[in-house]
Amino acid sequence: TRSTRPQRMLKAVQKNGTKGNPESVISAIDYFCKHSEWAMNVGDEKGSILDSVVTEVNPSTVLELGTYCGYSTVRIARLLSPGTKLITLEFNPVNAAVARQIIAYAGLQDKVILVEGSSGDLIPQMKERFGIMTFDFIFLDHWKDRYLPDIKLFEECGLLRKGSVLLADNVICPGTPEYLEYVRNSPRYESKYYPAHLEYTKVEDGLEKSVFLG
Ligand SMILES: O=C(NCCCCCn1ccnc1)c1cc(-c2ccc(F)cc2)cc(O)c1O
Ligand SMILES: [Mg+2]
Repeated sequence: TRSTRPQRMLKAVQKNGTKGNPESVISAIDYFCKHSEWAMNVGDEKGSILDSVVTEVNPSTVLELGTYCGYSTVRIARLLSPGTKLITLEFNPVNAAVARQIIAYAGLQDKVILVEGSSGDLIPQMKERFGIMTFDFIFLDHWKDRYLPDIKLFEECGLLRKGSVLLADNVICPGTPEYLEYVRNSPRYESKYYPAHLEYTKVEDGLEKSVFLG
């Protein structure tokens, strides 16, 4: 059957990237998306904001919801302190297989635990399966209608501590109105909006950073 866009993206990374060089993998994906086929990676503009938040938080425990091709996984993992691993959840097995290869091509496979399944099922298993107490940093980039139920799940499962940082992609486009309303009006979060654009376009989008206050 015809290849998928993520599979064509992987080919572009293998052709234009340098094995073991995360920066070259990021550049190869951005080039592919700008000159060949648009794809829903967080992209370079929002990716730079992601980089600055990860660097500021310098997290020891990290969760990403929505691996897709592993672009933001590579962006985050390349900034983590030695010995720190990030857990990333992907629902689509075909995309997960591509992401594993892109993460490995970047040389970051030892810093990433990719788990296939739905966030609703996996979040309650975090403590028992991965020995997580709480997450320092969470990047939300999966189904937009799952952001709100999943943040409530984090609270219910005791996976947040005073100072935990949640960074959400696409809060304008495609949009996550119920999530935004929740984090901006809840006394338990301090929220801040980072304006940007939908990856590789001029369409308005942005990231919402929410700090759990305990
Ligand atoms: O839907 C998105 N992501 C979730 C993909 C499925 C996640 C599966 N999964 C993983 C774990 N649990 C569930 C998304 C969409 C767009 C977009 C914007 C404009 C447009 F015209 C078309 C698309 C831009 C993004 O930046 C996105 O992130
Ligand atoms: Mg996104």
